[in-house]
Amino acid sequence: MQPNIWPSEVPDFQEKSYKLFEELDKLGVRILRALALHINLPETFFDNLIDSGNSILRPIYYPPIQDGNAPNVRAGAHEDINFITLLVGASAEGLEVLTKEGAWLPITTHDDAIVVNIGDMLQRLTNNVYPSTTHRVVNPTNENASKPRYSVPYFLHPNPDVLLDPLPSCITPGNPNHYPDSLTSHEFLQQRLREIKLI
Ligand SMILES: O=C(O)CCC(=O)C(=O)O
Ligand SMILES: [Fe+2]
Repeated sequence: MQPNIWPSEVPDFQEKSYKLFEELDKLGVRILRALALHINLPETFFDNLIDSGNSILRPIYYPPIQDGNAPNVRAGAHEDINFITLLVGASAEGLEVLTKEGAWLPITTHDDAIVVNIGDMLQRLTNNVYPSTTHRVVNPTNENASKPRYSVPYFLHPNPDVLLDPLPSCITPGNPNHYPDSLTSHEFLQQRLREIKLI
C-alpha cells in the first residue's frame, strides 16, 4: 500500500484524520458485533478478524462538473470489496443505493448520521445472508452540480489471512454454499483489484 500523503497546508490534518480513523474503527467493531448477534454468532465473533489495522480511511475529491454534457454519474454502480463501509456525511448529496425493488434511493445524511454499507467480503463470509449494498454517486441536479464534492469513506477490512469461506451456520438447504472456492481476504482483494485494473 502507498504511504499516506499529509497535506502541510492544514495544520491538524494528520492528528484529526488519525482520530477519525480510530473512532470509525471502534464504531465498526460495535456494528460488526450487532451484525454477529443478528445471525446468531457470538457477539465478539468478528473482533479478532479485524484487529490488524488493514482498514482504509480514504478522502475522495470529485471535481466540479462544469460541462453540461458530462455524464450524470460520478461513481458508477458498484459494491465495495471490504466487510463494511462507514460513510460520514459528504459535502454534497449524490450517494444512491439500489433497493431490493431495483430503484435508486438517494441517501442524504445530516449532522452526525453515518451510512453503513455491507461489502462483498462480508457477503461472501455470510453466504449472501448479508448481501453487499450496490451503490453509486450521481451528480446533483441543483446548484451543487457545479461544486466539487468531498467524501471520506471508511473501508473496514478483515485481516489478510481471514478465510472468506461461507460460515457453516450461514449454509442451509434453502441457501446452499454459493462460494465453494476457498479464498483468503488477501487473495480476494488481489483478485478484485486485478479485475478493476488497480494492480
Ligand atoms: O463518495 C461517496 O459518497 C461514496 C464513495 C464510494 O462508494 C466508494 O469510494 O466506494
Ligand atoms: Fe463504494
